[in-house]
Amino acid sequence: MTAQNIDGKAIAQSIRSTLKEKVLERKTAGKRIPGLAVILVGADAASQVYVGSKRRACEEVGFESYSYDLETSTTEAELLALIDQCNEDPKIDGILVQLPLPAHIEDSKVIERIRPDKDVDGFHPYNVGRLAQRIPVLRSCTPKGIITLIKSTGVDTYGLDATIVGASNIVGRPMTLELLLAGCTTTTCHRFTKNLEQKVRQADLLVVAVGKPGFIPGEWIKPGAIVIDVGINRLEDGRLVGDVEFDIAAEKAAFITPVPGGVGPMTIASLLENTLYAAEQYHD
Ligand SMILES: Nc1nc(=O)c2c([nH]1)NC[C@@H]1CN(c3ccc(C(=O)N[C@@H](CCC(=O)O)C(=O)O)cc3)C=[N+]21
Repeated sequence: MTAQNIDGKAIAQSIRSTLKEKVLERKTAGKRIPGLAVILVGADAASQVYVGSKRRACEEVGFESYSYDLETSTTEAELLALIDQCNEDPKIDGILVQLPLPAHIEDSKVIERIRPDKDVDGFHPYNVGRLAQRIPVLRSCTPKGIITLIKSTGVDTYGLDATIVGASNIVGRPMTLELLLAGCTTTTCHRFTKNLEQKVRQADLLVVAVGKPGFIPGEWIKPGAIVIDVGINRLEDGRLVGDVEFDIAAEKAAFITPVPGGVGPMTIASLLENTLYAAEQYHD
């Protein structure tokens, strides 16, 4: 068996086209253009690249993007003051603070300062709590994008055994909540997990978000599984690879996401979807 690639790049592109039309419809109806504030603190090279992609995607669909580039030395109080300002600005529907933040700023303090109705990353405890209680509103972007990718395969998720490797606040945990909502029986693995191999081998649906190149041997993939690789690792030769040993995994799986061109572009597409959702549900 050889897996079908799940083309995140193409699916993300089609989401952006749909959003672009919706923005035009809003204009025709005399409605406001959705606005996204993108806040970057410091000069981390990878963050600058990601933030650049987000701002470009915003412009492509016709949203207004508001850029704030702050010095690494910005104090937590200054950042919180900017968030307060964005919270009150009626032109801004969504606020994204790029993570990771410099060490002297506490992530949770910043995330909790963003008004839940503008939390387009879906990281605020209110939004995570709503997802946990099966009444999701703004959903975390990467897990939301992954659900879109899984839906695109046409496979029914109800009753699948899903294994999630990685338990971070931004991917693994909300991914587990999304898959529970999608009717899967979920196993969430992390650094203290015993017998990871067995938990991966049993997975009809595997999501890996660890950040280590080739962390999951292809040999472990259950024949016919759906494999979602969230890892983006740059090797010394400049190549980008995921957390799953792709070539061997692709021989066993039914569906697999490539890196690049899989989950990454979907994260940005979901962010844009969330921004329109915030405008329509909360701010129109
Ligand atoms: N508040 C916040 N929200 C985020 O959503 C957030 C964040 N902070 N911090 C960093 C991570 C990372 N992230 C990615 C987005 C797009 C690609 C993406 O489009 N990747 C392409 C290209 C990869 C490349 O060339 O580097 C691909 O996988 O095909 C990857 C990673 C969003 N993040």
